[in-house]
Amino acid sequence: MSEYLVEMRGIKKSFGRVQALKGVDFWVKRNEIVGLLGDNGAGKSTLIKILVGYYRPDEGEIYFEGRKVSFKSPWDSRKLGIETVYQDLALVNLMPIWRNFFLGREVMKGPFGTLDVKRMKKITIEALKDIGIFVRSPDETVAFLSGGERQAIAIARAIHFGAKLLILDEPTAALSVGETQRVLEHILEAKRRGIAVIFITHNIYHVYEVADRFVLLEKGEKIGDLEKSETTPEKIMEIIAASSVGTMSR
Ligand SMILES: Nc1ncnc2c1ncn2[C@@H]1O[C@H](COP(=O)(O)OP(=O)(O)OP(=O)(O)O)[C@@H](O)[C@H]1O
Repeated sequence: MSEYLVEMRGIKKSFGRVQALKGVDFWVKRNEIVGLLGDNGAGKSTLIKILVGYYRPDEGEIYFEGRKVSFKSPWDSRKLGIETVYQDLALVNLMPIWRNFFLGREVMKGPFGTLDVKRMKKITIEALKDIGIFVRSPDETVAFLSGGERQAIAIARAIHFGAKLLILDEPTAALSVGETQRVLEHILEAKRRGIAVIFITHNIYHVYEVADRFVLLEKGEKIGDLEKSETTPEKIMEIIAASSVGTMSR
């Protein structure tokens, strides 16, 4: 079995005259938490969108569990166990928690295939409780939850449905200190359950607590790939600042 869950080799992508990625090698080992860092426009989102099949690379290859893949849409990557939680789009605001939990994976019952609402509510509550999240009711509308609670539900959903790789896009942006800590705990819980994580962020201090390795992008190029044991948040900030104007959060 390959030690790599994901391997992206020589990835290039341009939008018109903008070279968003200039030949990037990026990999995630099984059960590893990788912090993906870089200033605005560094190419982080483009790299992830290529990985999940939202964009096709102009050049380069992608391997998942040692096999070459060519995802045609995010649905293809999701089927193999790649779950992405976008900062704002993780959940549908006007729907209750249980609907969000099962979105696109609804449980049906009976000969006419009606929604098994009771069962889905029960599973939702149990799956959340299982990773230490207590919600007042599965009927609660997501719009009334805090940012941290939404991230937590999205992470619990990925764990419950057996994701192998969880991609979190700025999961701690705009969260209070306490909420950030709770979300970091959930990320570690995902790792304890064997899931690998890509944590995209501008904030080195948030990701530093939980990540095993840090990949630094700048202007479409990889400018650093560092194990936690060989670096510090300050060193990472220095590398990024040295190659850009440096607007990373401190
Ligand atoms: N759909 C697109 N059309 C045109 N240009 C794009 C598109 N997507 C990204 N780009 C450009 O590609 C470059 C990399 O952008 P990308 O969004 O990947 O960076 P990022 O590191 O995710 O930045 P941020 O932290 O601001 O999200 C930027 O110059 C951006 O303007």
